[in-house]
Amino acid sequence: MTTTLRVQSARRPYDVTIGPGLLDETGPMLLARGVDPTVKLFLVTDDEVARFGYAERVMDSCRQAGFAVAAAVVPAGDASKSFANAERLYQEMLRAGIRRSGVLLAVGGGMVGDLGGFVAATYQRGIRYVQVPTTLLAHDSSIGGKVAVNLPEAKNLVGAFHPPIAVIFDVTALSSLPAREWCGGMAEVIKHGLIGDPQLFADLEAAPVTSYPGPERAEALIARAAAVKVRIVEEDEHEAWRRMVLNVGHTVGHAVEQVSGYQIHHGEAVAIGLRVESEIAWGRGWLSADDKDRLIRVLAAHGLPVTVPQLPWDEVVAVLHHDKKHGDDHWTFALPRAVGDVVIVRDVRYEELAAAWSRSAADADTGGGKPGGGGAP
Ligand SMILES: NC(=O)c1ccc[n+]([C@@H]2O[C@H](COP(=O)([O-])OP(=O)(O)OC[C@H]3O[C@@H](n4cnc5c(N)ncnc54)[C@H](O)[C@@H]3O)[C@@H](O)[C@H]2O)c1
Ligand SMILES: O=C(O)C(=O)C[C@@H](O)[C@H](O)[C@H](O)COP(=O)(O)O
Ligand SMILES: [Zn+2]
Repeated sequence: MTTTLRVQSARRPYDVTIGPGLLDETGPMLLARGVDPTVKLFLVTDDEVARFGYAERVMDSCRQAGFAVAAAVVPAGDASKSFANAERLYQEMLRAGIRRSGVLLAVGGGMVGDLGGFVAATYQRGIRYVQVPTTLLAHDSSIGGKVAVNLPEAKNLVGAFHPPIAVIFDVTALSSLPAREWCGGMAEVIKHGLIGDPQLFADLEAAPVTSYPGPERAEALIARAAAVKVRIVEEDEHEAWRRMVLNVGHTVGHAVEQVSGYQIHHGEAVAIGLRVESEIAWGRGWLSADDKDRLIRVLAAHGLPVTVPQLPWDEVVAVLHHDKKHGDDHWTFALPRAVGDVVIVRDVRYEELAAAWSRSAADADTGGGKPGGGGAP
């Protein structure tokens, strides 16, 4: 069985196809989307994904469908989402004879998708690309067209909105994901439940999914979480306002990820960010203690961290100032008001953030369950 979600993008609509065995169907799927077999393809992957043979299978399928395919491999890990790698890929594409008509295939997790998408958005002022996600987390990153590289100062600071022409998600590739990466992906699944699918959230509370559950259940889970993302991207593709809700957990999360030197992975950092940001919302009297505890419990039940790590607070705050939602004179955050209700606010004060961080420490005194407890770092 496969599930198809259509995304109504301003540039052109595209399909997200989720199902088993799709790596071996990539070539015919490109032909079905009208990609002419005379155009050259350029596949980008990382060395860990390559080890499992997923890129080979995509290339074989494309060659059998009549395409010429060149490929490049970058080292696994978020440090590869860099200008240095983008420049290397541009040069390899040029050597491989990729023209404006060419199509890039990003085969991997969110790192490969963001880097490959950024290269596609900028090479010769933009070429088409296809997302072929191989991590659970990439149900999020492969949809919506946000592509970026990191700067040494902060994550995702240089990028574009460049929608793919297709997302081809072979759920069987997830069978080789390490437990840590599966659970990291669950942070974004839980986030999507929190934002727009309270029943998904409740189902995860009742029966946590802590490892690959087999192709049918993986497909159903991804389809539900991805449906929330698609809905919001369609409402506000270029993040004028509403799309910022997808950033819940990320304002703090990105800073944690960056200051940890990427030792804390994206999904784990988002879980920590969700904890701290839910403390801000609770401190305002918006999020009930019950909903805050539900969020903390469901994250923890998926093996995710829910307390802040020992990181230099000054560095965390410095990185928070680079957040793209941050205005000149205010902090902008997406905050949960309830399960199924996330809002964007422009007026978070430093003191609120500091208090929420303190309340998220492993040994925190949470103020006896009353908003406003806990001291500043
Ligand atoms: N563009 C967006 O909207 C968006 C959304 C969410 C996250 N992101 C970005 O995505 C990145 C995180 O994505 P990620 O968690 O997928 O990380 P990742 O791409 O670094 O993958 C995590 C690890 O899993 C390995 N891996 C990938 N597929 C595998 C498989 N099938 N079997 C075994 N190992 C496999 C990778 O080699 C890597 O070591 C971050 O850079 C984040 O900023 C972007
Ligand atoms: O698609 C979005 O919009 C998101 O915010 C999804 C996030 O999960 C993702 O990590 C995204 O890359 C964050 O974007 P940024 O604009 O904060 O860099
Ligand atoms: Zn994210």
